[in-house]
Amino acid sequence: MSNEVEEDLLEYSDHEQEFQIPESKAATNGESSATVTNSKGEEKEGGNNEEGQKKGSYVGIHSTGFKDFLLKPELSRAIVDCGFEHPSEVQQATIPQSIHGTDVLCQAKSGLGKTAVFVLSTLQQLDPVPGEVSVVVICHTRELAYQIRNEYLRFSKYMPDVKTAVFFGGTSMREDIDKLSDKEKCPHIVVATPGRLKALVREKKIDLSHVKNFVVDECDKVLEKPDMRQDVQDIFRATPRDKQVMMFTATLNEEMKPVCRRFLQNPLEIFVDDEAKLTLHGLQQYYIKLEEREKNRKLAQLLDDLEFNQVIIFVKSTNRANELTKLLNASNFPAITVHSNMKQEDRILRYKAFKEFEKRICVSTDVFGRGIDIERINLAINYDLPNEADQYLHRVGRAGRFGTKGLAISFISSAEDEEVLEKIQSRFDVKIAPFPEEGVDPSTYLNN
Ligand SMILES: Nc1ncnc2c1ncn2[C@@H]1O[C@H](COP(=O)(O)OP(=O)(O)OP(=O)(O)O)[C@@H](O)[C@H]1O
Repeated sequence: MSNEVEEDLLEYSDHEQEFQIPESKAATNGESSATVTNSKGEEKEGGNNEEGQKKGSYVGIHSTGFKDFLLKPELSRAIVDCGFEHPSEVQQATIPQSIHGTDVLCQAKSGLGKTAVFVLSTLQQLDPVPGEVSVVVICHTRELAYQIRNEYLRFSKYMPDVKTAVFFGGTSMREDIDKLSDKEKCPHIVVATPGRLKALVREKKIDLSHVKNFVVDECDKVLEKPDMRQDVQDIFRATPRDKQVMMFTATLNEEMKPVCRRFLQNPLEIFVDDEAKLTLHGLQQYYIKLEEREKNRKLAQLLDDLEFNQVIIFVKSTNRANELTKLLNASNFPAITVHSNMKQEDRILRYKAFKEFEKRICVSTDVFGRGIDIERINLAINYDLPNEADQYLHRVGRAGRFGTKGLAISFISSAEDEEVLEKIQSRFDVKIAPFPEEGVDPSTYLNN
């Protein structure tokens, strides 16, 4: 794990029968074939749909539609407004059971709509009672919490009685407490990072005794480190025994599965049965071998040559993020940076500025390495390669969301980088080729 992630985590103090979604069907939409099990051992219809080139253009002859989920009319209207036409495979495989309160442990590859699974499922089940928190969603970074809360706002737009709130460190706890103690303002849905929520529980400022749904997004990351896991356990203990628990991630190794299962009862489990299938097929991946001192010049050249909508450039420390951003701005590449070593208001403002396309270049640490969904990013550059293969997968998954095309380029400048590159290629069965001297045809990585 990089120092940067470490830093962000510290900020929080700072049975089943299996069946395969048929390969032939899964392969047509660029999604992975997944193993789906449920507690009753029932076979489920896997669902299939075909991927078009554009986001939201899932169409399949036999595909399930959102209408088949029989959602509340106000939710169905919001889905149409969001431009969702067809549920992705993970949504088809999960929503029919998750809306009925089944526990879920779900691994599915990046950018294919895991968020909507729990947002829709919890909103479908929600019967808002004034002054009662009903849904708790936990994730590992503040920007992701903010983003998830916005997804709740989008999907609850025709549910005027539903109140949502986001709580995370670096902001005034007083404001959170005021909100929670006022029956008129008290949220039914709370999205939070573990440190702040744990503090609110410890101080008895939040009553979680009415919680009916408990969600952990990026569950492997949230439960990986003992201190954050402890926070989650403490929060969990403040909720009733009888509730739905759902967990989501793109990467879930064998060690983390039992850790997650400790929170779950007879869950529907959806796993990508082979890590090779986590590869994003719309994403072209290359590496460039170079000396450390050559990175800036090469980066400038790429930014000049490539046609991108938005680019995210990953570095390994906050200092490097600041320095690189300064350098880019001085070289006429207007860029912003987001990392954990800045004021919280700035973090969210910059996240918003980038999301709203005010800037096209963002330099970040692993704070943006997971979960962050910015539609126009079609280029991800690892200026510094992460030191873990999983993290590579999450980072490059920021480009090529929901089956769109994208390009990922990684700088390799040390023997350690070469080892990580090797691991990524063998684990995820992806061929990362040397970046061609003649460059890459933009039509192969630009979406229409
Ligand atoms: N059925 C759908 N139709 C069209 N767009 C969708 C649909 N489902 C989700 N999306 C969009 O796809 C994008 C990616 O979704 P989301 O962020 O939930 O992915 P994810 O699986 O959580 O990815 P990650 O593992 O990287 O966090 C979002 O912009 C979301 O609005």
